[in-house]
Amino acid sequence: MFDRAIFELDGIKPMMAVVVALTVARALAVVGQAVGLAQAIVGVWQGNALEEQAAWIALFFCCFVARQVILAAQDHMLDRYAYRQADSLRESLLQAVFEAGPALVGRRGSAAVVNSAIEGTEHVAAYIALIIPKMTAVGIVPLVLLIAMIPLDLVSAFIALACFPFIILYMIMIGYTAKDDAAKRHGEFERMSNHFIDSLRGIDTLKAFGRSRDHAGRIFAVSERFREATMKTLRIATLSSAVLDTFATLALAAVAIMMGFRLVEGTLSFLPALSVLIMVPEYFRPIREFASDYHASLDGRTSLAAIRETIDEARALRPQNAERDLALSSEALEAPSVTLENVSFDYAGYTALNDISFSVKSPCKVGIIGASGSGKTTLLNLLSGFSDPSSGSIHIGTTTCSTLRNHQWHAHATFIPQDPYLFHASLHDNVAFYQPHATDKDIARALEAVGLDVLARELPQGIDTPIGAGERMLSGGQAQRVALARAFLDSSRTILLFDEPTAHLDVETELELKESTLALMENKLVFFATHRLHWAANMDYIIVMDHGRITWQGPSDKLKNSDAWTRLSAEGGLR
Ligand SMILES: Nc1ncnc2c1ncn2[C@@H]1O[C@H](COP(=O)(O)OP(=O)(O)OP(=O)(O)O)[C@@H](O)[C@H]1O
Repeated sequence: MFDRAIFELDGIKPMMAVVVALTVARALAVVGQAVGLAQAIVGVWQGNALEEQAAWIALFFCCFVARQVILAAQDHMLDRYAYRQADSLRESLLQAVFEAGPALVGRRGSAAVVNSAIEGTEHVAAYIALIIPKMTAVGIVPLVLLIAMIPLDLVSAFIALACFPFIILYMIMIGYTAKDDAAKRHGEFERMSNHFIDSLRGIDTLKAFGRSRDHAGRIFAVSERFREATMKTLRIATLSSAVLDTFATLALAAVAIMMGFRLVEGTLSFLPALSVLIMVPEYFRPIREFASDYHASLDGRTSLAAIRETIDEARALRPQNAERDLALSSEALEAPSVTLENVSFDYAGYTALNDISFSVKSPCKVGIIGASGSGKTTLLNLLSGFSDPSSGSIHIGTTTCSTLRNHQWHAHATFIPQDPYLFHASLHDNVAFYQPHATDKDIARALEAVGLDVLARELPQGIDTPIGAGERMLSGGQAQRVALARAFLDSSRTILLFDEPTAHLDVETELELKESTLALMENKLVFFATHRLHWAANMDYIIVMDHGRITWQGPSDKLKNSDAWTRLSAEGGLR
């Protein structure tokens, strides 16, 4: 029922100490309130003047005000603490995700990661702000009230004490059931979010093939599962609150009946009886509040667990610091030589790269060609440092490493994917994204080099026109030119990695882009994955891949006389 993860938060110990002190003060205020009120009522009932009860009435009001002030101060302090913790959790999550790279996002689904970073951290903040005071109140308020009740009426104190373990036991049982249900509900929510994002991404395909109606049915089924899981959690929440309310009412009734008998018998006087009667509902109040808020806070609890799990998973995917910070000499990065020795890569049991070995030295344009599924992207992911080889070693100059997930390597490499991402920003900012200090002149030169200067002039606000999702959309070829312009702008990067940059483009656009792309490649170490064979003639070295293996490699001018070429031609080229 109590979440250990809460006790692992930064600065939780001093915070808990303050909350404990405030809760004790609040519980004492409740005692003062009960005693003040009981004394005043009994005094008036015994026929004394109301003015004579002024001190007790003042005690009651002072305790009442003190209780509200303490509560407000505690809520304010906890809100600030909770939001600070949520911010730092979001920061750790994003840092871990960015360090782990696309592999992690691929595993968990982009919607699930986005949900965790935005909504999940909000839930965690609400959870921290709610659960810490409620948990502390359950531990402290009943204890203080019990101690106050003992000298007033031992029988009532005993009844209250006897009920408490049953309530706690019941809460534990509910806690276990609710926790499993909440985890299931969270899983359904992640599935629904990923499904929804997938549907949005694939909306063109769904429409084109007339499948959007069927797919809407599938979205409905996924949403239904989420709705059912939510209803189940709500059912348990309502039921458990009702049972606890009944329990507390029965306990109060038991105390009142026992008091009634003793008042009639004259073995108990009115003042302690009334004081205790006022205290008993307050005795059960923390546990009832905890029970009713517990379910509301479960989203935060599961989000906290999910975020922690994502961070741990990201850290496990990340290479050791020693590898990330492994110093690569500037000479090795200015004109890098790259050697892969018996490198293999497995995707959860499926070997996508098998015993890959080659050696190339800058400047060199290396064409990686092969049919779809032959392992080109997987090899480029290793060379980009997005993922780590399962076995084998990599040599950069004289340095040997087991992965290229290395700060210096990333600072010298540019990756141009099939589908470059356009940020929701102006054309200017999109081009300058990795070089925010680039001058307007440099940007204009980069745009001209990739043939985007005409578009920049035609756009309504010129280079400052917002582009990307929800704004002026660019064609696939124009988006690819933006990616090339980014690379042109940062000429200090000596390693270029292209993953089929023209795969989605028609032949005319590809030929238009070819000139700019080749100009960008001059004097660099280039890895260019493609299944379009005409690029082979522009490369210096060719690696032919088939089913995760290198079936041929050598200078490009030897390709046409090789068995690989005969095979490729016999297959009618690459698909
Ligand atoms: N995340 C993954 N999990 C499991 N298998 C994968 C994963 N990604 C790729 N594969 C498999 O690994 C093999 C190599 O895939 P890869 O994407 O590297 O091929 P490719 O040559 O780049 O193909 P294409 O030209 O179609 O992009 C394929 O059989 C593919 O199904």
